[in-house]
Amino acid sequence: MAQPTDAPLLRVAVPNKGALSAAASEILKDSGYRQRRDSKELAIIDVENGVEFFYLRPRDIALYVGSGTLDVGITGRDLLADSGASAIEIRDLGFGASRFHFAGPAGKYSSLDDLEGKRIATSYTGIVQAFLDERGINASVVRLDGAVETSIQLGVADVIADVVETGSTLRLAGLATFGEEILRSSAILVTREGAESHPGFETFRQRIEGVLLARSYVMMDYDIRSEHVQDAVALTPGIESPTVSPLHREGWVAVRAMVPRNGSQRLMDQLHDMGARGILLTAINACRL
Ligand SMILES: Nc1ncnc2c1ncn2[C@@H]1O[C@H](COP(=O)(O)OP(=O)(O)OP(=O)(O)O)[C@@H](O)[C@H]1O
Ligand SMILES: O=P(O)(O)OC[C@H]1O[C@H](OP(=O)(O)OP(=O)(O)O)[C@H](O)[C@@H]1O
Ligand SMILES: [Mg+2]
Repeated sequence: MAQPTDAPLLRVAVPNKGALSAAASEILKDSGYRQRRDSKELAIIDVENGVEFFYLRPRDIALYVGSGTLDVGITGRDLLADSGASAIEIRDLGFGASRFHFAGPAGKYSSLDDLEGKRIATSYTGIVQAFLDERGINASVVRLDGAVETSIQLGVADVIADVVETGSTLRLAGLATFGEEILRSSAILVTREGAESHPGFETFRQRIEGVLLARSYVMMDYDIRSEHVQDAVALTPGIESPTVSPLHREGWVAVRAMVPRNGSQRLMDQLHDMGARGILLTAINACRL
């Protein structure tokens, strides 16, 4: 639904830097929204699409959205949990995956029971304190802004609690995780109760949805003899139903269907074995189903 020009702008929060920033801007760009040209720009208006973008620290985004100052935002699930804000997760965005773990000098600690009485350094005090309270563990939390891995060596903490992606920062600092994973995070779309009533909300949500769907599918085209088409379309049923068109060559048809990106190469092998030829896979940039 196109935006009437006098409708209020949908106010969207986007990470201005850090691990989520580039991928967040990319998804918005693929969704047809104007993006800032200069990383110093803190807000831009996309008049044509009825959206105003605010570039903010990802840690603050859940607070802005939860308080109703902004309508929608992109942040991390761990940052939402840490903030205690009342923003609601509406969609996993499929990037920025990380795990949240306790860690200490390699080999020194083995279970979360070892946390009793320790000093824990973290930038995520909300998550850590809630975890300790829930388990009835007595430990003190030392809040640091970043580079928490160094705090043990510097003697301000015994253990840390931090985001782990590849694990190389921990390894380089001589640390290792212990106990079970506390949280699994990735980038998410957040909103607040009532934001759905904004006239631009549904269009925004559908555009993001369309890009994510397009990323998980590819378009497959192939030619096959008519007698094999039933078996072939059983492998490539598409979303509604595959398009089957006659070919100029007698007894052959062309088939076109969206197929999941995962496993699409194996599907090509199977179709080729079945007699399909001219099998093409093409990327889909965006879609609305
Ligand atoms: N390798 C990573 N390092 C840090 N955060 C990551 C990583 N991979 C994914 N993330 C996610 O990114 C979000 C943190 O973003 P960001 O790195 O911008 O925050 P920050 O560490 O507070 O900022 P900065 O490091 O720029 O000062 C969290 O949701 C976190 O789970
Ligand atoms: O498991 P890895 O792939 O090594 O990634 C995890 C590291 O990356 C982040 O630090 P960041 O670079 O954001 O610096 P910061 O600690 O100052 O936030 C995070 O705090 C870990 O230190
Ligand atoms: Mg960081």
